Amino acid sequence: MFDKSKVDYSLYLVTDSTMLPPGTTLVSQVHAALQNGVTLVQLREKETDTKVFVQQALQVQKLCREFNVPLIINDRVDVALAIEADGVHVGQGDMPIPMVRQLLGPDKIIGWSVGYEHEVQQLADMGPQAVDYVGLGMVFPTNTKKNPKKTPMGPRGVSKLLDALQNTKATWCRTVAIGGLHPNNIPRVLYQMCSEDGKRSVDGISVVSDIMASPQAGEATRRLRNLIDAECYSFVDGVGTNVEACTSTVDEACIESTKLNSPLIHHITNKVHQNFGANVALALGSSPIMSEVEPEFVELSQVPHATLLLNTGSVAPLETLSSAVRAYNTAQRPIVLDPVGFSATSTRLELNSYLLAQGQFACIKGNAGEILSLADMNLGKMRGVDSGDAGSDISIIVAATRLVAFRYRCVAVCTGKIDVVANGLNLGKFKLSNGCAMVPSQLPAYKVECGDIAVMEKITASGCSLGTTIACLVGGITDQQNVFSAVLTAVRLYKSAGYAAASACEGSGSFQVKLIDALDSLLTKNQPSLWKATVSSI
Ligand SMILES: Nc1ncnc2c1ncn2[C@@H]1O[C@H](COP(=O)(O)OP(=O)(O)OP(=O)(O)O)[C@@H](O)[C@H]1O
Ligand SMILES: Cc1ncsc1CCO
Ligand SMILES: [Mg+2]
Repeated sequence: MFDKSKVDYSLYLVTDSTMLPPGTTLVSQVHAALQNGVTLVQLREKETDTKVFVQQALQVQKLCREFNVPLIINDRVDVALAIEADGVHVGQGDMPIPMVRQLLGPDKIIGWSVGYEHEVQQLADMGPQAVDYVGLGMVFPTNTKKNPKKTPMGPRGVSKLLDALQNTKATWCRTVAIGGLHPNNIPRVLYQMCSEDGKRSVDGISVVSDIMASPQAGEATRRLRNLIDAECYSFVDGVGTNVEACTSTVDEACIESTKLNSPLIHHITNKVHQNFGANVALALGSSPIMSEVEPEFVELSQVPHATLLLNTGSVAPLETLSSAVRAYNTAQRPIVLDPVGFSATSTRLELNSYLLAQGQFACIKGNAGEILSLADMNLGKMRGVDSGDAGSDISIIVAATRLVAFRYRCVAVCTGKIDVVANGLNLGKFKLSNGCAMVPSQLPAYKVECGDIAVMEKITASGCSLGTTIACLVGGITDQQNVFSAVLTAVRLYKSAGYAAASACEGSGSFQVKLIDALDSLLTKNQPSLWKATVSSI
């Protein structure tokens, strides 16, 4: 009998015989998985007759015992009792938990599929004797469910359920994330999923097809095992553990790297911004390319120092945006996201939320309205793409920026008279179970300011071009430099250029021209110690 408090949930295999590749069997696949690091097995065979199911269960049980791995039976409490399995997993539509517990007794493992906060509340109300672990999902769409009743929740949805578990004090309950998890998204979701008090992350991940449908189930399992054990998602240069924390706010080295490496800045941006953004990139020694041509995204992302500026201002087709995100994440090149008018309309809210679930962004930049919306802190609805929140209290803005940095594990930038920059990257590190060793309110954050430059609000796409500027600096750095430092340098450079341009212009028309001149000249001279905008830690 297992001590169920010591079960390792880190890599949980759920079976499905309908997807076995030729030459393999249920038992051979489970065997390969056990040999290569699966820590828990669930027999889930929806199509199989009871007689065969029991036979299979006994065979799999024999194997699991050899490897000292618990066996969980899906749905069929009777089968679990008959073969003395280690536990049962039930869904919301299956037998009620109190009955399952009564039948199985106190020592067996009971798992429950949970997709909503009110289900977490029910779990908490039933107390520690009821459910031992929950499957949280589904995270992404999957073809292992015939009629999925739930819509994919993305990593953010899982984080909300982890919050609910913390808020209801269901500390005994272990968690695994499930649904559409594959090597191409597992490091990312493990990095992104955490409760907002910083104390709880998932105890493991659950996979079906990645092992069951693989002709090389052993290798597939080992790959998954290695990704989980790495405890790090180095998704772009300047994030991995060989990077030093940002200590200086005057970073000549970042500027030098941009000049030297001349990054390709792939813009997918709104029509208002295209020409302006291209000229800003050129002024900053970088090469702009405006492309919404999906077939070339992979090729572009593989150019050394390629960087994507994704600005959702003119709402390009969703498939175009997500294939760009996929390409740059796969190539481990940075993406700067500008979620223009994040929640101004339900269309924009849906599109931006969908994109946020699809990938990892190095930096998310928005005006106060956008950042407050992303943090679920905006009191009114956004009106259009303008901030609409200029009067907001700076302490609220700072809290919101930190929250966005934390939730999306990125550098978050909130623009306005004072710009706020917060660092949620944490060197790409993640850990199972005990959270992420940071809390939103303590993330490193800085204010960048240079007095009131009112004319900056009088040209369109000035925020969008800050996005370009950030992309140029983040794109220029090497894997020894720091993404946060690059973003902070970009924000300071842009604000300082704004100040210089405002002093030299005759109105908002010439301001735009002078702004490009100033960016060019500040970059060329590279003397950040003389820049007018100040940076102060918050
Ligand atoms: N009053 C101000 N004083 C100084 N700088 C400002 C002021 N208002 C805006 N800025 C600067 O102007 C740029 C754009 O900021 P804003 O918050 O207006 O972005 P935005 O609404 O996203 O812009 P857009 O959507 O037009 O591109 C930022 O670099 C910000 O620092
Ligand atoms: C005016 C406008 N409309 C959509 S995007 C954009 C540029 C400023 O964000
Ligand atoms: Mg904007």
